Amino acid sequence: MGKSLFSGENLTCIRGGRTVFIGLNFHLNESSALILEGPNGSGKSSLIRILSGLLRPRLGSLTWQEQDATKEPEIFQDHIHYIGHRNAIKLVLSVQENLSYWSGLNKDDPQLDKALDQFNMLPLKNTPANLLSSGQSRRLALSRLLASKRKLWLLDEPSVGLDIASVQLLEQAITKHRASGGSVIFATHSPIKVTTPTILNLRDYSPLYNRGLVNLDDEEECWI
Ligand SMILES: Nc1ncnc2c1ncn2[C@@H]1O[C@H](COP(=O)(O)OP(=O)(O)OP(=O)(O)O)[C@@H](O)[C@H]1O
Repeated sequence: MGKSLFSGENLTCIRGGRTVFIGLNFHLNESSALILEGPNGSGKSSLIRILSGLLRPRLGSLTWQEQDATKEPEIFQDHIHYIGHRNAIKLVLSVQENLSYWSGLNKDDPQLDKALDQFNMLPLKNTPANLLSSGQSRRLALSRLLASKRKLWLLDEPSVGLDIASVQLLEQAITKHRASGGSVIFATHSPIKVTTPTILNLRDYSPLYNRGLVNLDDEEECWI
C-alpha cells in the first residue's frame, strides 16, 4: 500500500446558504484512485473544488502528505491538476499552442507531441481550437494531464463527450499515472474502469438526499 497523500476529515460544505454535505471523510494514498459518486446536486463538483483549493470547506480539515493544509491550500495546489466541466481552451489558438500555453512548455517540446498522441490528438495538432468537436476539446483538455507531471489528478466528469475508444485512452492514462506513483480523484456518472478504486458516495453526506443529517444553514461556527 502506498503512503498517505491526501485526506479530509469531517468536511462540511455550504453553498448559496444551503448545506451541500456534512461530516465527510476521505483518504487517498499514493498510486490510488478515489471515485466520487452520487446523484445530481449531492456535491461531487463542490468537493472537487474544495480539494483543488478553489473553495473552502465551512468545517473540517484537509491533510496533504501529513501536513495540515486546511487553511493553506497552497501546500497542495502546486501538486494537482484540476480539470472541471469547462475545458478552458483558448479558441483563437491551435491545439498545440493551447497545450504549450497551458503547460508553459516550448511549442517544439517533444513532451507536447507525446501528450497529444496519448489522447489521439496528434493529427489535429495544428487545428484551430474553435474547429474542434466537443469530444476533441475534452481530449485536448485531458492532454494537459500528461504535458506536465503532477501528483494528483482531480477530474470532474472527465468522460463527458468522449466516445468509447477515448474513454479507454483515459483509463490507460490513469493506469500509467498510478503506476508511476500518481493518484486520481474523479467524479463520474458513467463507468470509467480503474483497478481497486475506493468509492465515496456523496449521497451519504447530503442533507438533500439523507434526511437523517442535520442541516447546518444556521450554524454559527465558521472560520472563513
Ligand atoms: N456557484 C454556486 N453557488 C451556490 N450554490 C452552488 C453553486 N454551485 C453549485 N451550487 C449548489 O451546490 C449543490 C451541489 O452542487 P454540485 O455541483 O457540487 O453537485 P454535483 O454532485 O456535482 O451535481 P451533478 O451530478 O449535477 O454535476 C447544489 O445544490 C448546487 O445548487
